Amino acid sequence: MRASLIQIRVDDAEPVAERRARAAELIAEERGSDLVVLPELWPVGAFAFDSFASAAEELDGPTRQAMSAAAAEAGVWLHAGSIVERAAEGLFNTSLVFAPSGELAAVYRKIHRFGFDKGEAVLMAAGEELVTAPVPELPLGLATCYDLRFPELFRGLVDAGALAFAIPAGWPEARHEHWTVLARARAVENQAYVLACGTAGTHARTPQAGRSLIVAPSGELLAEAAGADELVLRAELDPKEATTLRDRFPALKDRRLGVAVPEPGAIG
Ligand SMILES: O=C(O)CCC(=O)C(=O)O
Repeated sequence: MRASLIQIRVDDAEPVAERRARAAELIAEERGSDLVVLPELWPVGAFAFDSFASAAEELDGPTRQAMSAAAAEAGVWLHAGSIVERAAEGLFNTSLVFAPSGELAAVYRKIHRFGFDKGEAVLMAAGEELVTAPVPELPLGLATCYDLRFPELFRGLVDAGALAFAIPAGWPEARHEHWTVLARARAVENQAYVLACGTAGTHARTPQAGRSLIVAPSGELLAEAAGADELVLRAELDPKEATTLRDRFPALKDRRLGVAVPEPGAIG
């Protein structure tokens, strides 16, 4: 099974409609791949806070239409990264996954919003549900960028059956070492594939880390982008590898979920 991560360039000069058309062309070039992944908020840019409201789309908006058609034309499972979704409850950072028929197969609203008291954290509402996408033989757990810092989310996805995680991101260059270490840690501790797709270029004065990576359930780095240029990262995945490893080295079975947690201040 082949996976392709499209580390697309996002800059302030390119109109969204042109980037959407370019993304569709890049997806078409991945015909023959089984699973294609795009980064977080690539239509507008993950740090383009001033444009979130104007770029927001209904779930059924132009990005969904274009990505549904692109998935069907290329005949691939497509994790189309995320969009700024306009919903009745507010704006969400919403990921869309399409089946090779073009049908929308999963929708995930980012649970952990980044920015503390600024940016996404104040402009967007938080998702409340863990989501997996039914990629045949490789159930895909969904997480977005800052979610990577919250290992309990990934454990929840493992409990829901995930054998791989797709993590679209707009991770800044300033913290690229965290991105790489955390992505590999999520693979090792959960014995799952990690498909971590970063953004290329600079937008909203925020240089991006790029550095997309594909990690095997063992933690082995299968492919890694050297920097933040636009590129496509590809690797062959074996859908049985996660379950085989979990049988051979069953650390997940040694979880001790019932251990008592001391009251704050009880230690020391
Ligand atoms: O956690 C980080 O350092 C970056 C997260 C981020 O940029 C995001 O979630 O958009």
